[in-house]
Amino acid sequence: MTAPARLEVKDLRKSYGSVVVLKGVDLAVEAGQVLAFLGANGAGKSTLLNCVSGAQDADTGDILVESASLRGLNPRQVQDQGVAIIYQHFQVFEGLSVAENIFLGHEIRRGGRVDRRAQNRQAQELLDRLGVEDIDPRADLGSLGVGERKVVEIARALRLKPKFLILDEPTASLSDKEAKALHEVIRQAVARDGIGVIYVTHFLDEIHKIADQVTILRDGRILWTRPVGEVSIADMTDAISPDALMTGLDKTPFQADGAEMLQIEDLTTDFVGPINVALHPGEVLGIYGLMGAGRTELLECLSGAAPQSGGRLQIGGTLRRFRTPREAQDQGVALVASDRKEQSLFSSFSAVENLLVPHMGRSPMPRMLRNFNSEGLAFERAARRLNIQPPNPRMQGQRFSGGNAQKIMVSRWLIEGAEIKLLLLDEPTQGVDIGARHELYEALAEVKRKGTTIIVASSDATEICLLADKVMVLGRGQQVALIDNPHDEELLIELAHKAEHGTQQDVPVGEKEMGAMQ
Ligand SMILES: Nc1ncnc2c1ncn2[C@@H]1O[C@H](COP(=O)(O)OP(=O)(O)OP(=O)(O)O)[C@@H](O)[C@H]1O
Repeated sequence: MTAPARLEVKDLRKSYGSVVVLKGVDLAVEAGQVLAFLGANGAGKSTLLNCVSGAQDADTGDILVESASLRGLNPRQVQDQGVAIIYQHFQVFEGLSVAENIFLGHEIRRGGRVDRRAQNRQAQELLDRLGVEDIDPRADLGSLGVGERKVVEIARALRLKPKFLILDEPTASLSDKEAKALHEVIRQAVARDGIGVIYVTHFLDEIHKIADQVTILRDGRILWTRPVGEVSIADMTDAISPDALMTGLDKTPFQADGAEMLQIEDLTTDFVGPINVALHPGEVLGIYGLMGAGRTELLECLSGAAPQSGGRLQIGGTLRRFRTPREAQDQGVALVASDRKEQSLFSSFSAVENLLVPHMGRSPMPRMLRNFNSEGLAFERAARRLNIQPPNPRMQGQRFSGGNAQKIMVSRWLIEGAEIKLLLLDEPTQGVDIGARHELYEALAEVKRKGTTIIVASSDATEICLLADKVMVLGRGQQVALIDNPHDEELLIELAHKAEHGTQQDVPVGEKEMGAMQ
């Protein structure tokens, strides 16, 4: 019997200038196996994946597929050697059909023209092979949910018959139900085609569902590799973030006190609404819905980044209609966008500039920031609070790992003197490691105690139930339900899926939701 194919990383080292990121990494995955590759933000996971995929070259060491070295190859050549990578950011396109996306760059041609029929047929075969029944190869990608889009990316990668597939946080913006379906697709690829998978995630509760082995990368070195059956979530948490204090959040039912801070009445944007909700100081509204349900557009509208087409928005009893984010900020409304590296991080600014930029040139500036010398102190506090790594105020924004960039973005509004009345957060823990996630929850609890109203949108129902005093479920831009003291994750998931895929009449509205519905 021949030994299964192996992808091996041997003593890999990589530095950026004087920053040593990979300090001699050894790793191996076999065909037919799923290896979960875990580590804190900044541990070096993306750097390692980039070296394997040919996006970057390591300094020393080797990467072998069945004894052939991948070092020095470009991404296309690495692909030709049987290694495919799927990044967290989607690389499929609306306006093209599913089949066109699958064959993008490798179109099937007949007589010089793209043979759409053949592409549709082969795309169908690929999807069938993955056990996917409800994606039509001819459908426009724009009509697909986010989980289905990931499946299309996987189908595209598998079309080239790779031996190994690397998945970087594939479930990051998926609901639990979509994640489950994606796991099934991955399992099919592993079982039927004997693919070996490296699976990067920050969601530890999916490890036991999908992986065979777990490897922990800590600070550029492999800490351990173990069979999944021999490790608990606590073992993994401890290995990833040994210093994190995982105390439970104190969640007492919210007691409204005094006047409402925020009143939204029949608010609409191009796609969303009408939205109706009122919130008190210190109250947290969770917005749950699938990607594309309108969560981001609603938050953008409230923060002045997207136009409001109708309805009323009152803050502190005063009617407002923001035309720019700056206008909203001047009234104490701030947004942490979901795609921070694209939308909010200034790549050439230093970390401290990125932290303080929204407060610069504002009048009045938060008191402690007027003194230039205290900038360093503000950064130091933020870095300590959310464990920003490296805690270097002068490092350029673009050099931070994804999770650490997110921590800087959130910290903008947590700094002393920021005086935010309404804090809007879109997927605040996406890409954030397990330790920092708890630190972030604690920081939000503190902001809440100080009386800031918070609206948090998330595709993680557990997170919503943990943080929110009230939850609004959105589907196709519509407010489907408003529920007080949410604790039933399954109900949220069910409501969101029904609203997105079924008809409005299908949405089950229990007594509780009915009472809360506006
Ligand atoms: N161009 C660069 N210059 C200097 N340092 C860099 C550069 N790119 C990455 N780094 C540093 O390398 C370290 C590892 O980053 P990497 O992105 O590999 O981490 P990661 O484990 O993928 O983190 P995350 O979970 O947050 O995505 C980080 O400390 C980061 O700041």
